[in-house]
Amino acid sequence: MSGRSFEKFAELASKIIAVGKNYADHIKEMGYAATSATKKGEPLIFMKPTSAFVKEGSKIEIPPGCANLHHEVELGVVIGRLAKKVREEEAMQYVAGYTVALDMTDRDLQATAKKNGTPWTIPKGFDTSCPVGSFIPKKAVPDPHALRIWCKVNGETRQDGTTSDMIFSIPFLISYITNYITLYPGDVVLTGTPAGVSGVKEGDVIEAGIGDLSKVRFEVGTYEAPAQENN
Ligand SMILES: O=C([O-])CC(=O)C(=O)O
Ligand SMILES: [Mg+2]
Repeated sequence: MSGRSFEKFAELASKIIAVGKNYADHIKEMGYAATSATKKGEPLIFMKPTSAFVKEGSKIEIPPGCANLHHEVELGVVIGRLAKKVREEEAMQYVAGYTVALDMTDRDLQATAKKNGTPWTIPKGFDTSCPVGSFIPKKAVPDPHALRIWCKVNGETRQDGTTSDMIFSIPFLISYITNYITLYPGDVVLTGTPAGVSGVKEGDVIEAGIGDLSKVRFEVGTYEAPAQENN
């Protein structure tokens, strides 16, 4: 590894590659057809722009006109080395560490996009749609496929799953993605959400975590324009 500080991954020009439909219970709750995803076919991949990152201390903004903003807690994998056409057996060498992430989703806009066959760029990629926690070094996580992953809203548990339920493993996903898209140090791969996604509104507090390793807390709010400077 290059000695670069991955603590700052969310401030670098890091891209966010997200995996969808990676947990059977979430596939069921969404009423997704049992597609190839459940049969170990091709994973569903989409992207969020860098502007989606938001760190603790800032609010998750409800996107304009959104009446159905959902939380999806996910294990984020932080890439440590340039990764292009990586073999599954070697994929873990490209991982620097992990983070708790939320794949915030405008569920109504996403439903419209699904119906019309249009991309999920806005429903999944609006500003603050990717809240992240601090960087967890790889050595602190002996087995990333044996982590409890949970999310509470206003203290009430909504999601409580385990990364052992992922349909596609982290090495498979890194190999699959890098066959098409080169990953750079600081890029983050969101690995999909377990069941229990639900709506949040202004003033709600979302807490989420990975086992005992990391916990984040975000408040849901609306965009406040910065005070105008006098000229
Ligand atoms: O919006 C969805 O249901 C797809 C997705 O991101 C996930 O499964 O994590
Ligand atoms: Mg997701």
